[in-house]
Amino acid sequence: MNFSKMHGLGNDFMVIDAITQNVHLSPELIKRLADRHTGVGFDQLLVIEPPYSPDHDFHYRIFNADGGEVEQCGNGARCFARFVRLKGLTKKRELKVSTLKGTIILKVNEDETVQVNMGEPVFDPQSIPFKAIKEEKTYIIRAQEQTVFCGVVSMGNPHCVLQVNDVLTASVATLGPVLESHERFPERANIGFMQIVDRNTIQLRVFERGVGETLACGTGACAAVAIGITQGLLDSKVKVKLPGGDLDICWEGVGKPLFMTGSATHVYDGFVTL
Ligand SMILES: N[C@H](CCC[C@H](N)C(=O)O)C(=O)O
Repeated sequence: MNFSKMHGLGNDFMVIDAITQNVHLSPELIKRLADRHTGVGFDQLLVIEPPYSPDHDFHYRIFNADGGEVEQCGNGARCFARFVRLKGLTKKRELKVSTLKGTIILKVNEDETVQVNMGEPVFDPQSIPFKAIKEEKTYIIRAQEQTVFCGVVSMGNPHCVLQVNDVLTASVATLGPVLESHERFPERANIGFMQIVDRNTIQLRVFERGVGETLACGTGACAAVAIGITQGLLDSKVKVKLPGGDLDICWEGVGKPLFMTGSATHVYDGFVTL
């Protein structure tokens, strides 16, 4: 099976064209392929399919390294957009794409950066899902004998974002996994550690559901900005500085879509015998 290796700011993907190839991958096989020593190695696997409805250009599926299928992937969306053009599956620069949970609109700019309309952030606890009596700007979660103050939002996938004084000393490796599988997140969650630099700049590290800490998380950047704006800490245009690089996020507030713009890099093409 042919594939491409790509990354968005170091968040890396195995990308498979399931339009011209017959692709059937079990969770066990995905986990094997994700292994960085005995497999291809990736944070997520992206599978490109024909559209599920005539008013879309493609459908794209996202699988975490642990083999689980998920609803959305921001860095993956930008890599998807460049992949379908590089492989001649389309010549369009504007693409309407469905994923497991929703539709995103992508625009490939002249400089090959990609702008993604990620839709509207969802704060209703039930839709995230997150166990809470009512919607709050800030929640209190008891974890690891600690009291954690955080925001919770869905970008199609669930995110919990804590504010920290210094991302470099944040307890990503210890608090990340505890919150990722906390009982208040029935489908687990991605955990963001956000340092506010100013009203238009944050630093961010993300412990991703099903993967662990990644060099960048696109939906995590979107979630952190949406929560920061809701909590009155950020303006509508924010540069998110992740370990792997920067993303530009813009959100005008409730009722409006959130936009993410950033790079997507093709590394190599490969062939794997299953
Ligand atoms: N780990 C995420 C999926 C990938 C998100 C991330 N790689 C991105 O760029 O948005 C989840 O389980 O919801």
